[in-house]
This record gives sequence, C-alpha cells and structure tokens, in this order.
Amino acid sequence: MVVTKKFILEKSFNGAPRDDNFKLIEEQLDELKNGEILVEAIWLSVDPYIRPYSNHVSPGTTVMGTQIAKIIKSNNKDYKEGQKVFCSTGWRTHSIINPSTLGKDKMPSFYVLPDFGNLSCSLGLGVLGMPGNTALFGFLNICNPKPGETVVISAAAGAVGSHVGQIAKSLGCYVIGFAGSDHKVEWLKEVLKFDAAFNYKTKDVTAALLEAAPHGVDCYFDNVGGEFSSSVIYRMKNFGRVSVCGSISSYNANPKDLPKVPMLQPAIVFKQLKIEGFIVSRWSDVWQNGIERNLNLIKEGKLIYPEHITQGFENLPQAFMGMLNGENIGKVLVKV
Ligand SMILES: NC(=O)C1=CN([C@@H]2O[C@H](COP(=O)(O)OP(=O)(O)OC[C@H]3O[C@@H](n4cnc5c(N)ncnc54)[C@H](OP(=O)(O)O)[C@@H]3O)[C@@H](O)[C@H]2O)C=CC1
Ligand SMILES: CCCCCCC/C=C/C=O
Repeated sequence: MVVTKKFILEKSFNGAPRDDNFKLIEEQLDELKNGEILVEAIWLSVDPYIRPYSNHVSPGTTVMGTQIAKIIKSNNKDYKEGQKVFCSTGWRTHSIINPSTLGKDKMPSFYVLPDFGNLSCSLGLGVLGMPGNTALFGFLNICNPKPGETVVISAAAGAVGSHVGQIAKSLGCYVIGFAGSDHKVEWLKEVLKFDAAFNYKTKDVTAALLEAAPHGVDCYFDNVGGEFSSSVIYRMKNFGRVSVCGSISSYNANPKDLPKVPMLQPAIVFKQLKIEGFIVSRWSDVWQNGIERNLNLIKEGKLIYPEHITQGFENLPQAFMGMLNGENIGKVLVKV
C-alpha cells in the first residue's frame, strides 16, 4: 500500500500566503486499476499563478501545481515503469493517474517528457515547459519584436522574464529589465547582457525610462501590472505593443478591492497602442514545438536558465512564499 504526502489548502489565502494556509497530511492510495499508473514526484514547480487561481478553490483541496514524476508502477500498456512524465497532480509526492481520462482541450496536464539529452528533467517545469512556452509564444506572437526595437521587461530576473530578455537580445533588440534588487540588476546586465536594468524598488520607473529609452518603448512584456506598468505604458512609442503576461503586484490583493492606478486610455488612444493579455494554454496545440524551439536555443548557447532550488517536499510553502517575495533568480523548484 502506497502512502502519499500532500499539502492541502488549510485556509483560503487572505493577503500574502502564510504558513497556516498550508497543512501537510498523508493519504493512503488505492490499488492500481486497469489503465492506471502510479507516479512518484521528483521535482515540483513553484509558480505565481497558484496564488490567484487558489482564490477559486475550497479549503481542504490539494494545493494546485505541476511536477516531473517517475512512473513507479504501470497497469497501462502505453506507459512503462521508469519513464518520466510531466503532470498536473498538485503538491503531492505520489499520484495515481489514468492518462486516457485526462482532458485534452486546455493546458497540457500530462505527457511523457521529451528527450532532453544530458539536461536535467527539471527543465520540463521551466525553460522546457510552461514558463518557457509563456516566454517564447507570449513575447514573439504578441509583441512581434523587430531588430533594433526597445523592449522593456518587468520581473526580468524571473523564469519568464529572463527568458524573454534573452530572446529579445538574440533578435537584436535594445533590452531594459526591471527587477527587485541590486543583485538581480547586476545579474541582468553582467550575465544576460541586458542593455540597461533598474531596481524598481529604489529607482523611479519613469526616470529610469527617460534615461535608458529617451525616445520611448516599442514593446513591453508585462509580468507585474499595477502602477509600475502604467508608468511604462505612458513611455511607449506610437504603435507600441504590450504583452500582458502577469499581474503579480496584485496577486495578494483582495480581488474585490484591487489597487487603483492611473488610467491608461489616453496613452492607448493617442499612442495607438496594442495591449493584449494571454494565457499560455492558447498555444497548447504547438506545445511540444515550443519545447523543441527552446531546446534548440539552449543547444545554440542562446539561453541561460538558472534554477532556484529548495530541497525537501516539506519546504514547498516556504519556496512558494519566497518566490512571491522575490527571493529567486530564474525558475523556482522544489526537489523532493
Ligand atoms: N499568462 C500566462 O499564461 C502566464 C503568466 N505568468 C506570469 O508571469 C509572471 C512571471 O512568472 P514566473 O517567471 O513564473 O515567476 P518569477 O520567476 O518571475 O517569480 C516571480 C517574481 O515576481 C517578482 N515580484 C513579486 N512581487 C512583485 C511586485 N509586487 N512587483 C513587482 N515584481 C514582483 C519577484 O521578483 P522581483 O525581485 O523582481 O520583485 C519574483 O521573483 C507572473 O506574473 C506570472 O503570473 C507565468 C506563466 C504563464
Ligand atoms: C494547472 C496549470 C495551470 C497553469 C496556468 C498557467 C497560466 C498562468 C497565468 C498566470 O500566471
């Protein structure tokens, strides 16, 4: 009989997540039925969406999330023990899955990991997974960047932002990043070779953009929202494009009482801006192609993909709270 550890949402979030929102429990799993597989988590992904999406789940539910797991028992002829899979089974160490009953229309929730060669399978949660596809498709398809254009990225030292910045650099764009510490700013400039980077906690955003992009911004990849983004949008050039990927500055706010920011319509109208939000699942039909394209960028030496790793399943809540507080450079992961 297999026992899984899992985290449940003990209490709904109210503001920033705290220890007492989470409870670690054990659960005995049933015997495998025909068509089912048993998987054991190796890596768990720690993602910002867990915070806003959890507003819609009831206390007692397993905390949502994705993982890379190993098949340790199979009652399904199409899946073999030892294969590594990506699955969306939440914060748990062991899960029973029936691959044939999973929905296929929205976000990919289960697949056997493609061959990454010598690279770590953990990349399937980051640069070769959902955040990687978010960066690739969300930037290229919505911002439509051209060589020589000026690109601004918020949360630029994180998993998605750092990836977008490197794609923009490889296209010959002038890249400006904003992040929340001097250490991150140095990393963006020295390691990723951004043309300019600023600490948004200590530097006024409008002043920074007047300095680094006096003629304005062509493309803005927005991970943050709020007042920060209003400031960037008022520095866009005519016909600028904004890809609204995330709004992390509001994720801890009560959805019924969101912060007020300067209205955007004057900038949108008079600069004729195109502003488009997206959820990466819109590219689920080309998901594996996105992974291949990012794998090729890695093989060509065009992508650096740091991982911010916390050891131990029990430390998932700390890793999650740390990510929301900006402790990471690159992708946040927990190694079981
Ligand atoms: N639309 C989609 O389909 C998807 C959207 N996303 C979004 O992309 C964004 C980045 O995700 P991901 O790369 O996984 O996470 P990151 O690796 O970027 O980690 C989150 C970062 O957000 C920054 N942050 C936290 N609070 C604030 C704040 N109040 N203001 C500004 N920055 C803040 C912190 O960096 P710092 O030190 O710089 O503050 C932190 O490191 C998120 O908004 C996420 O929701 C991600 C995947 C898919
Ligand atoms: C169960 C996987 C859900 C992934 C959602 C990804 C979209 C993220 C949006 C904002 O962060």
